[in-house]
Amino acid sequence: MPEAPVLALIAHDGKKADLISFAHKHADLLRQFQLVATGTTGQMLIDELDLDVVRYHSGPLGGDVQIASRIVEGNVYAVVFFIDPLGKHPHEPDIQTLLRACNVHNVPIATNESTARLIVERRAVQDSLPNRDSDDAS
Ligand SMILES: O=C(CO)COP(=O)(O)O
Repeated sequence: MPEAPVLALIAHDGKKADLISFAHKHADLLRQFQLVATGTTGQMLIDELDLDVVRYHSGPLGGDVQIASRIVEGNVYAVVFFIDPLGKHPHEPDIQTLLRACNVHNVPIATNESTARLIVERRAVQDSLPNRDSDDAS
């Protein structure tokens, strides 16, 4: 069986409640991914939803850069990053690094709930489609 795709989940403090609410709504879909997250976000997803999450450092301590590095390595399916547009962030350069890594490597990044929903639902649709390889072989 192929490995589940990697989905990164990140939220600033002012948006964590929104991310947890999103995760509650789509928990079954999220369980179909290998989830990675920045430290505090990941801990909340574990505590509140019992999701299996690989946690990196907290954002201000380099977690965004660690996830950017995974993107550069080429094994991230998509990123859900609920950015707080009203907050000031001491690690703004790290945030820009993560956004830039997604844009350089053409990795989907959702910064709001509507787009995040499209990303996780698209994966479910893909999974329900017939396998094209096996069609070709018949
Ligand atoms: O700061 C963040 C993203 O820039 C998120 O980090 P935490 O999940 O550790 O709060």
